[in-house]
Amino acid sequence: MHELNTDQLQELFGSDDSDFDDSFPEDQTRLDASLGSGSPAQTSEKFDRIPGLRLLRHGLSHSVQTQLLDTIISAEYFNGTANNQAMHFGDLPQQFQDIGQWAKRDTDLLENIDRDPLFDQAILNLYRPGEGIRSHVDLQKFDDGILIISLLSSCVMIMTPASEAQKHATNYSEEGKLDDGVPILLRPGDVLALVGPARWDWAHCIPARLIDNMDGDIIQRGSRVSITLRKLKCTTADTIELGHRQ
Ligand SMILES: O=C(O)CCC(=O)C(=O)O
Ligand SMILES: [Fe+2]
Repeated sequence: MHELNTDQLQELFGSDDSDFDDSFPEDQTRLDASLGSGSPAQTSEKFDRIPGLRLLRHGLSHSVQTQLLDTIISAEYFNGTANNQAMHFGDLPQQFQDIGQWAKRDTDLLENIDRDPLFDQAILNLYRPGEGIRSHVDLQKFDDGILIISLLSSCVMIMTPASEAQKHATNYSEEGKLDDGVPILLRPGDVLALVGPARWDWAHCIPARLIDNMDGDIIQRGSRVSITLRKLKCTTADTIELGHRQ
C-alpha cells in the first residue's frame, strides 16, 4: 500500500474535534469472504531466538486491509490530534472477530490458543511519522496469545529479553536496552503473533524515529495503524476508551 503524508492523513482521519459518539460503525462488511478459503493453511515465519513469535507476511489481502481502514476511519477515533490510541473491551466489532477466527482457522499463528471468545480486547494505535511505542511486555491482566495487525505503513519493531520489572510493570515506562534486540520488519498486511515466551518473557517496542534501517535497507516511516487483539483473563463490561500511548 502507498504511504500517506500529513495532509492525506488529515483527510482520512479528519482534522477537527467533531463529537465522538462512542460507537463503532455497525454496517461493517464481513471480512470472511475476503480472508480466503483456509486451504491451504497459511504458514508463518518463526524466529530461532524467540520461541512463540510468529510472523505471517502479507497475511491480509489489500482488500481486507482497505476494509479495516475504512471501518477505523468511519469510527472517527483519530479525528483531531489528541488521540492516537483507542481500546475496545468486551464484544469486539465483527471485523475484528473475523480476523481472530481466520487466524485460528486458516493460519498457524495461534496453534496452542484454544478459548472462547478468542479475543475480547482490541487496541487501535495510530503512529504518525516519527512516533513509536515504549519497550514493554503487555500487561499481565491479558492472557497468552496476542495478535498484532499492521496497516498502512512499515516499521521495525524491536524485541528484547524482558527485565523482571518489565514483566510485572503496570505501565510502559521502562525503557529496554535495544542494542542487542531482534528487529522485526512489520509491513502493511503482516500479522504478528506473540505466544508463550514471546508474550511473557520478551519486551517489544517501536522506536520513535522517522527512518528505520533493516539490514541496510532504509525505510521511511509513513503513518501506520495497528490493531492488537488480546484476551483479558477476567471479563469486563463493553467499553471504548480513547487516549494517548506511552
Ligand atoms: O503497534 C504495534 O504494532 C504494537 C502495539 C503494542 O504493542 C501494544 O499496544 O501493546
Ligand atoms: Fe504490546
